[in-house]
Amino acid sequence: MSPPVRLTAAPPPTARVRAPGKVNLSLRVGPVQDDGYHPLVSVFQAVALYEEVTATQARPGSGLSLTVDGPQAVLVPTDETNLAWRAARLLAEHTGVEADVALHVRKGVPVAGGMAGGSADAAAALVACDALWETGVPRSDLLDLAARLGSDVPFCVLGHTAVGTGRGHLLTPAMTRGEFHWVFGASERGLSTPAVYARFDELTQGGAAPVGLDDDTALMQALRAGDPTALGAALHNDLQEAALSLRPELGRTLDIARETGALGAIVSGSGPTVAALARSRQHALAIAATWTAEGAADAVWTTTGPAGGARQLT
Ligand SMILES: C[C@@](CO)(OP(=O)(O)O)[C@H](O)COP(=O)(O)OP(=O)(O)OC[C@H]1O[C@@H](n2ccc(N)nc2=O)[C@H](O)[C@@H]1O
Ligand SMILES: Nc1ncnc2c1ncn2[C@@H]1O[C@H](COP(=O)(O)OP(=O)(O)O)[C@@H](O)[C@H]1O
Repeated sequence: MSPPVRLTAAPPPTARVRAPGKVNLSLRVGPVQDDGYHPLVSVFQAVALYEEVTATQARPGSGLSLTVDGPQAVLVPTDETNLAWRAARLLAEHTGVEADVALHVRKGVPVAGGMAGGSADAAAALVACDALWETGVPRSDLLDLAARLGSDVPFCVLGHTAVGTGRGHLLTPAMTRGEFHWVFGASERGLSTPAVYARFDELTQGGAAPVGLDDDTALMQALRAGDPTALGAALHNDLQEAALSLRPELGRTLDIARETGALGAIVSGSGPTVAALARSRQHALAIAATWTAEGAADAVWTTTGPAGGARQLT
């Protein structure tokens, strides 16, 4: 007699995807347009701090659900306003698939920190659901859907280093050599991106100079040469003054980084995370230790860039 066969249900199909956070090596902001957006020229670099989204097939008719974990999970909505949820919904509408899926988001990027953590979740959710549902959406369509979710989302799909124009969503990959060492100092309290743009409008009285690609020639050359000293000198952020006027204490975080020999220090995007470029991994650890000792940031990360874009892990 053959032994009894134990039947166990196969686990539901899943797809796990990670997508990177970013720092704007250069962020040049033009005057606000009628649609409320600002024309940008920005050089984005993806860094090796990742968001991870797991999409698990749910029972037919059960719809979408979402959970979040990570140190700042309480700050993140778990309803239809979450960018990962919106991404899954948009892909389902685009492909005609029923969105019966459980999403789990593991946060590794500061929330509301100017590092595109929510955008990375949207990018990862698009790629994860496309894999789970086997919808095979072409890359260019995926980037169009990404742009509908937020200006930074296409870059989180693409990763590496790229120049963004338009709202920041039209991307051209940039040539870089080597690896750059970064330190990020995050705040417990985030800054709202629209509030920082609004303060920029106040400070410039709506009359910011038009932006062009020529202003970043030295920065692009530094990236091509893999020259961190030249890159540090070329870092630029037009939103920095606005972020500093909303959070003056960030000035001290920038000063401490410079006093500790950072090759450059800027507010990351709309802030309030501060990014410092270090000479080496050891130097990055020294800046991180100084920020921690001085209480200049609530949480500190050392990492490297450029990092790859949204990628399926399992
Ligand atoms: C400032 C930047 C720099 O990369 O990112 P963060 O530093 O916040 O991550 C981006 O421009 C943020 O991109 P993202 O967070 O995707 O913005 P969106 O969802 O598209 O827009 C949110 C709001 O930001 C403002 N906005 C965004 C992009 C843009 N080119 N002009 C704008 O004025 C608008 O007020 C808009 O309503
Ligand atoms: N998946 C998500 N992760 C984080 N924040 C999200 C997410 N979806 C929506 N949000 C909302 O977007 C805001 C900004 O998100 P985030 O992308 O972390 O910051 P930033 O735009 O500064 O890079 C948060 O305060 C939160 O309310």
